[in-house]
Amino acid sequence: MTVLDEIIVGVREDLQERQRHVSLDELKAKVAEVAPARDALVALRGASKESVEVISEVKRASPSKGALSDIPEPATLAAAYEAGGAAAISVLTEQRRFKGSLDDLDAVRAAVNIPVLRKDFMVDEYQFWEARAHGADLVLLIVAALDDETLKRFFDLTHELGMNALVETHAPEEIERAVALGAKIIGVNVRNLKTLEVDNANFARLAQYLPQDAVLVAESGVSEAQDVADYASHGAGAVLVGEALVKSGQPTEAVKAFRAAGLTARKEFLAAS
Ligand SMILES: O=C(O)c1ccccc1NCC(=O)[C@H](O)[C@H](O)COP(=O)(O)O
Repeated sequence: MTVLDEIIVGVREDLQERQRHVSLDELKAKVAEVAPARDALVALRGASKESVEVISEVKRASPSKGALSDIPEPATLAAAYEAGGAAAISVLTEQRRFKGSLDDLDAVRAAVNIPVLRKDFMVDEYQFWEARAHGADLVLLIVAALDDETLKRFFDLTHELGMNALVETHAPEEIERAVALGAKIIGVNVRNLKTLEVDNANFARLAQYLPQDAVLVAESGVSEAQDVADYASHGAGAVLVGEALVKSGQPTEAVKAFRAAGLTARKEFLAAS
């Protein structure tokens, strides 16, 4: 079993527990009452073509690194990210390995005005209703975890609920599947979720397969500003950053620095393409 498979086993067990407490009908009633989703596609495209947007993550722990940061007030952290110019906030809601929760999602949703990503391992339609009921604007679809029929069904449901999907890939054939789906926000996670190996050069290797009309998100592996510049020089229009931000101690300044770091490289990339 891969790490991803193991995580999903736990996700399904936790999901069954929540389903025992909150019915799908209850979630649907809640969805009817929440404010419409914010447009994450517009937010991630940024005010200018030349910007490199930052999706800033609330990440307490991870399977690869264990505990990262306590984050007693996810709302405060998210507000600090927004003050630094984050385009969106990613909230890990998986409990066992990442120590996240839907309470974190609620707290962040209430604290910021920018789009919020529910970052989880989406394997059941219930989770999409749950995401929207808790105010998410964007959800993660991991291509490696879903067959084509399920991927399409989840992608369509995401849009029916007014949300956008960050469609995550890690290999050429997964990018092909994301493109066939019509994904407008395509992530390349440089972390292999089956082995946990992180190799930032994966983004450059996969860049040739990525469509230029989508928002291209480089996920994971940013530890310093130069990493953002490197991703931008290969076409990334956005980066998703977790560990480096939660451990920075200065989240507002760190987001500002990462945003600034990509500008020149992005400009040069656009001029050359
Ligand atoms: O972070 C992990 O160890 C991990 C392991 C297995 C599945 C997913 C995992 N992380 C999810 C992410 O994609 C990252 O949280 C996100 O891209 C930010 O990564 P980083 O900036 O390297 O913390």
